[in-house]
Amino acid sequence: MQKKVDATKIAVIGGGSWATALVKILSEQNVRINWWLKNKKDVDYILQHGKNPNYLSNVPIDTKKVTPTTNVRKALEGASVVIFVVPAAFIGEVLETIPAADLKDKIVVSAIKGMIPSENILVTDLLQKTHAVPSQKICIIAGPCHAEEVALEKRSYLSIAGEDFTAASVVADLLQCGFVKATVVEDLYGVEYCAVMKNVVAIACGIARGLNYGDNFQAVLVSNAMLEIELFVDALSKKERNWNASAYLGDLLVTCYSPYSRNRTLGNMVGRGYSVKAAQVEMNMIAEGYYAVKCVYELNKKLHVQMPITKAVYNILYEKISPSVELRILEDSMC
Ligand SMILES: NC(=O)c1ccc[n+]([C@@H]2O[C@H](COP(=O)([O-])OP(=O)(O)OC[C@H]3O[C@@H](n4cnc5c(N)ncnc54)[C@H](O)[C@@H]3O)[C@@H](O)[C@H]2O)c1
Ligand SMILES: O=P(O)(O)OC[C@H](O)CO
Repeated sequence: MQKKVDATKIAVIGGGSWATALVKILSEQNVRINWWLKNKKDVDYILQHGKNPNYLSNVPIDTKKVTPTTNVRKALEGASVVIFVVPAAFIGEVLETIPAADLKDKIVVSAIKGMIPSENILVTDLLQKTHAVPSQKICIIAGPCHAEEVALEKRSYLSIAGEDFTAASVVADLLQCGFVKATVVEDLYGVEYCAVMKNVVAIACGIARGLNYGDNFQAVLVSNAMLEIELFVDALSKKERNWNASAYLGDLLVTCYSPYSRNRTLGNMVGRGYSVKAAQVEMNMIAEGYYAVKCVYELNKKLHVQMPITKAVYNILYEKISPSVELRILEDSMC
């Protein structure tokens, strides 16, 4: 029989919008939360004002339950569940400060929807590679959910994916509250890859919007994108999947249509003529799709899946090909 997990102390590692939203959701439970943030001045501000100064700064943080710290090892101490929620590009440097033993026996959760640049691997692959976290102890938090709506307590849904149903259920139970329903999906890699891919598609949607394409075009773009995602994910890990479920299609839709989407915003600025650099500088947030598209493009050199949307976004962001030229090519390839 499996040992029951005593999930009364949780570590949240990351200080952005999604970390802040997850701290808010977890605060609805009778648990203690150790919250790691990179900067001491942010920790001090939270302790003094009960708010994150930089992200979702209208969300009250209950410092009786939440202990902010810049000491990652301290944050992990005594926690049975650890949630990593820094952008994928920075998770490597955070993990370097954590000895593998500090993650032993914990349920290790990634709420990150991105890939590790230059290694072209998923965050959950990195956790296994560098910290030997057993795959049964790994879960991801996915599903269509924007931090900004969580902040407003708008009804939201999360999908907790993992190989081990018990571990994923522990995480789902922790995230269940009056405004969030969390359900378990037994498809770690499929959900994680889909969460990565939807960001690339959102950039494409933003570019199209920026170039003044309309709803008719976007509907076709998103439909074609779903097929592109299915082909790519199946090529990497074939499995029976309900692609219409919110963990897959839902996540794609929210990011492609929501004005809160970071990836869509980045694409929109590029479509309107910003350079990629200028758009990134102007946003205070990270669009994971920028890094992911390169990883997916590189990975696909071995898989040879037809991925016209990925190719167009890659060419625009990395090869500096004009967005209007690439979108015209896309127009012809889609139906
Ligand atoms: N925001 C959402 O609604 C949402 C929802 C689901 C998943 N996610 C995922 O959560 C992850 C975190 O995104 P977010 O939205 O919280 O981020 P964000 O864009 O709100 O904030 C960026 C974060 O990156 C950190 N950062 C910037 N430069 C850094 C550096 N050099 N080293 C370390 N950290 C650095 C900032 O401190 C901040 O914590 C992403 O993978 C994202 O896809 C976000
Ligand atoms: O929609 P984005 O680009 O802000 O990404 C955030 C989340 O992944 C939405 O589920």
